[in-house]
Amino acid sequence: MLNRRQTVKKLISACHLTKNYRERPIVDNISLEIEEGETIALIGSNGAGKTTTISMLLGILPQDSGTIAYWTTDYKKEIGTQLQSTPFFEGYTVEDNLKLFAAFYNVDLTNKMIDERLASFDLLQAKKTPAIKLSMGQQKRLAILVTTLHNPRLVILDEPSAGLDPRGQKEIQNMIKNLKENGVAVLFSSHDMLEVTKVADRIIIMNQGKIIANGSPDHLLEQYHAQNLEDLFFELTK
Ligand SMILES: Nc1ncnc2c1ncn2[C@@H]1O[C@H](COP(=O)(O)OP(=O)(O)OP(=O)(O)O)[C@@H](O)[C@H]1O
Repeated sequence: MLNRRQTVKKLISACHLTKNYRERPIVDNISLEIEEGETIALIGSNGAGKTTTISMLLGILPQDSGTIAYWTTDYKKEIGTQLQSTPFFEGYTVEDNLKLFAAFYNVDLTNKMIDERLASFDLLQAKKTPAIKLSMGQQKRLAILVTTLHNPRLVILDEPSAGLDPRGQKEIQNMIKNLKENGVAVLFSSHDMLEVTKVADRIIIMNQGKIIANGSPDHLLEQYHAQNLEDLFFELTK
């Protein structure tokens, strides 16, 4: 996907981001970078500030202070995103949704391309099914499929595998790996340490609005002399 585009190294550079609700710091002076092609897991307990951070990076929520620099001016259209719930329109089939998002992204999709895309996300058999009738796993896959139709350079996913059974989780992990193989950078939030270990090149741990660790799994385990990520997470967030 990248060969069509100009090569850049840094996609997002966020500096000293802060968000307060009623004077309570929800995101507290965090800085992070997203580089081309890397898969980053954003982890933290409930309420740590992950969704708020993601929302600011996506430009959905304005930060109270700090700056975010993007590799492109049209980042809202260029970043693929799947938030915790993707609204599919009542009565629209899977195929309709693909066409709708393709129109939004200004992407031409032939019928053959639609079938190929659906098949690669294991959704071809559900082509004529209303999207809101799909299983949760299928809906998550469709949500990621529609957000990658325009071959984005960066995809941001908020808890993509939450609530899925082991097979559904594995399918999401494979999708993330597949994006990586195609040179797409991915930032995803997760509560599942095994998932994080399997797919992330880099882990950012948030706690009470702050980034308390940031590095590759191996580097973090070595730095903190931890046996595994779960132990490390509990140790750092206790
Ligand atoms: N609009 C809002 N007004 C007030 N407080 C808010 C608002 N949005 C979020 N918060 C609070 O900010 C904190 C961080 O929320 P956020 O959703 O970013 O956490 P999270 O790490 O994504 O949690 P989870 O893992 O449960 O999704 C929580 O305490 C939440 O209640």
